[in-house]
Amino acid sequence: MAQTLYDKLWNAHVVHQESDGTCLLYIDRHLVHEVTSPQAFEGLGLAGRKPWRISANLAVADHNVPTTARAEGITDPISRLQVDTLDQNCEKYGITEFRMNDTRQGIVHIIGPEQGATLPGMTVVCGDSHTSTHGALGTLAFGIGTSEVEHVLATQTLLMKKNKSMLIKVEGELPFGCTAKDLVLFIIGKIGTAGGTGYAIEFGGSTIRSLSVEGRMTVCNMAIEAGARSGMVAVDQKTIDYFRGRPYAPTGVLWDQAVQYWSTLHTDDGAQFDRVVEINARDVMPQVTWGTSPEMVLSVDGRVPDPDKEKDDVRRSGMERALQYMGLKPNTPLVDIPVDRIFIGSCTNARIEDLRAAASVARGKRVASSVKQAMVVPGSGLVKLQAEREGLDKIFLEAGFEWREPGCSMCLAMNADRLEPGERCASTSNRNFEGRQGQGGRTHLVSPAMAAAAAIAGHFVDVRNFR
Ligand SMILES: CC(C)[C@H](C(=O)O)[C@@H](O)C(=O)O
Ligand code: SF4
Repeated sequence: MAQTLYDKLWNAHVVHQESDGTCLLYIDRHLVHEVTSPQAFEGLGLAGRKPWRISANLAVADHNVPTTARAEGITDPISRLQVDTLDQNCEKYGITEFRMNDTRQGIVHIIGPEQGATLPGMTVVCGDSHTSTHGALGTLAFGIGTSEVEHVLATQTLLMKKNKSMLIKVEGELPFGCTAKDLVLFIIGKIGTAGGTGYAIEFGGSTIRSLSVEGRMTVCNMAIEAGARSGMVAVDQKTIDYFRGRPYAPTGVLWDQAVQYWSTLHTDDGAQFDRVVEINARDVMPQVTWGTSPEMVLSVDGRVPDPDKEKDDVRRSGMERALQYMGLKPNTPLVDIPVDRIFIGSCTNARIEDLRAAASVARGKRVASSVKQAMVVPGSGLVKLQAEREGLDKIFLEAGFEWREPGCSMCLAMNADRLEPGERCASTSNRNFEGRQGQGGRTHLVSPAMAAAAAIAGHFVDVRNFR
């Protein structure tokens, strides 16, 4: 029978199935960070257990690490305790960890693929909702909670029921100036943040195939913002080329065998999905969120919506609340909204091609004097090194951006990088909830090129006519 990619990945990992459909699923790769692992390790210790397969785990501290002055250590006591605890647990159990001052350190969802620790065909989990990112490489990847982290450590398996399947089929060429980020924001604007609830999403179609592997990661990263725990993309030659020579990737005969298997990781002709959504890439324009949910998004040429025009009571009050929090007036053109800070980073948009896109906009320009701070935070130490080899750091520094050490940084307020109440930020991250980047902070999600353009203009601007 014709199978979807999801069917193939799922079936290959079922250890046992109950009559009600509950499956025991084998987990190939467990990525670990400092926020969701301490209680799991503690539970493991209290039960007198050890990790079942130590080599399946790879750990890194990312949420709580400072992005400046690392030599001085971590000043904030809570952050320091989180990171120290991860270090101690990894040491205790012999789990490989890229520590804060290791060049391989970075955001967990950036370093997994970068190291080849995430490989096509794997089941990949992490106590982190953006684990969906790894699905871009032909894996079944999803975030888990702390008790599941403990379960995976102890047994290398999880109890799960299969989701329904959804195909988001994107056809056509993305218009000039539009990126994977604009595409995924556009998709979320269309299907809503609950559109994918209960589904595993496969992103397919010619547009997805034409994206780089990095772009596909940006799209799958935000599957969770569309309500789906996992997003995935079929393996193709780009995927295979991406992994050649990565530290954890197989070599020699094993590589050849792996490639043969990876080449089967796509949906068969005639396979059925529970739901299919079709998107025309030509409709996509550079996107800017205006509210406190990723689905509150518009094309940059739009205006802040007017709640008075909304007939649905629930939606209207949601809009009113969002506009109040965001400090925005209905009908304001998005391009008239000034920004205080710029954040280029996060597991959505801190890979090398994101930094290149931002640098190409910033080259030879200056950050507007009205902007308090514009920072670029590479997704990993290796992305940082690569960017420096290409001279991107100089472009940013000369333009007045800060060039930081890798980590989650201002994506969420768990470290020193955060917004002050009322500050407005153009951010390349994935969440714009109230308080996400700091209490009272106002987040507008955009692509890296759009963020760089906003930094220079001092307000949102259509990157397509930005010189
Ligand atoms: C801290 C962590 C559990 C959380 C997540 O699950 O995604 C964070 O990474 C986020 O982006 O909100
Ligand atoms: S960069 Fe942001 S979204 Fe990604 S793991 Fe860190 S906090 Fe979560």
